[in-house]
Amino acid sequence: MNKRGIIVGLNKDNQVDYTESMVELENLCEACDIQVVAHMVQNAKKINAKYYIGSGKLEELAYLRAVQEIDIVVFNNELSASQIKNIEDEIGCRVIDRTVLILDIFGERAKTREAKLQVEVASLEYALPRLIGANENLGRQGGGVGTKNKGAGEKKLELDRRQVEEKIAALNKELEKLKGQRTTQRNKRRKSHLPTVALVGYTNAGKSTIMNRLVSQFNKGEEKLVFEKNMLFATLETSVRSIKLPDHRAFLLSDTVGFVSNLPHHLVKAFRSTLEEVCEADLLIHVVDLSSPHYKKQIEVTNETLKQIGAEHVPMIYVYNKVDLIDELEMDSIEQEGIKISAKQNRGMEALIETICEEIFAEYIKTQLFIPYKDLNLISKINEDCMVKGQAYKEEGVVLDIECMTTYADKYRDYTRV
Ligand SMILES: Nc1nc2c(ncn2[C@@H]2O[C@H](COP(=O)(O)OP(=O)(O)OP(=O)(O)O)[C@@H](O)[C@H]2O)c(=O)[nH]1
Ligand SMILES: [Mg+2]
Repeated sequence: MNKRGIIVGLNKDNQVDYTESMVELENLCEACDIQVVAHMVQNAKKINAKYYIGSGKLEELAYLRAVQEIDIVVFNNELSASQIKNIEDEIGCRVIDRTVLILDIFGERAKTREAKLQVEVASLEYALPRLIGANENLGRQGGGVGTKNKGAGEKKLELDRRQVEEKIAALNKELEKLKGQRTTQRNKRRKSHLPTVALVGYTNAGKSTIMNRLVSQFNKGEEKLVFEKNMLFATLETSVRSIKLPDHRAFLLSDTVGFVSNLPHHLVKAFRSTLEEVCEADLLIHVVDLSSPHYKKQIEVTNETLKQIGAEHVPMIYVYNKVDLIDELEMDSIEQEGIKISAKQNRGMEALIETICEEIFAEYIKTQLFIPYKDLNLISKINEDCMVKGQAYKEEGVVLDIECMTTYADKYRDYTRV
């Protein structure tokens, strides 16, 4: 059954895009089965240390809660443990913040062991400073005297805190192991010398849909589609598929977790290893939902998050998706340069593939090698380094038509056929 909720935000210093972040909070609530029945925003210059919002607003909130039969109140801003407790005491229902909501969604969606561990670490790290906050409260309640003799509550929470820290350390250790396996897989892929392309962008922009279109078109043999759905954070783990073009060139395409504004930094940190694929890609395809009224802000948030994970150096192309939802007049007014597509209607995908190829195969050259039979053992190495497009057996050796990076062409220069 859906819970009924109120969303509350404090717009400090009149941020112009604040309404939009409230709409997004509502979507996040929906993803957690919370039906939002009222919004409340306070414009303020200062944060109230005890209740986050001012006491007048708090009274209003308590009133709304009672008449609307609210189960939960969700704050758009991150709250401290004591603020949560103070507000709950005043209004008499559960209070959570945006971070908890996002952690909940990630927790529910995580499928692989690695994703589950990453979310757990992020949740525990979110909880840790809040335990200390609660500690102060309970310490006082438990009648703790001075600094030497701790109250019972305080002692217990200190123990809890240590347990949480130990748990985080253990989970991180397990994650390190999984990361090792991932690195091995990645090294194996790198050895294939295929360029790698990663889809990045705001959540729900259509990354997985694009991946599926390309996989269906170019990877018929071992078609493996990924999960695409109209919900926030449909994708939580990176999937890699190979895309084989009709002219035998090939590349690896990865689909990644989407971003959102104010993504909790613990979560970004926890997902850093999953996102390493992004940092090591040869090209990023930044997918933008052009039909969103907030697409410009979403581009900013994505670029900011890419910077946080250290991927700002990777070449990037912009792809504007969902043009089917935009009418022509509106389209004319959009000045954005870049490829415009509709993944859903399979429109513009050719242009996309062409641009990808121009970018990633720019340094590729076509050449012909002649390998005398005495050096035949070289062929397997050449197959690893280059794309062999054709071979012909002659009297004294094999002629290979190859395509490869200039560095590899140099490596086999002595065999180049002139
Ligand atoms: N109208 C329209 N809808 C689209 C288009 N491309 C994708 N969608 C829809 O947008 C929703 C989200 O698509 P996904 O591919 O799951 O988005 P994503 O970027 O992978 O999202 P996350 O995994 O949550 O980051 C789905 O309901 C898609 O059907 C498009 O070109 N036009
Ligand atoms: Mg996805």
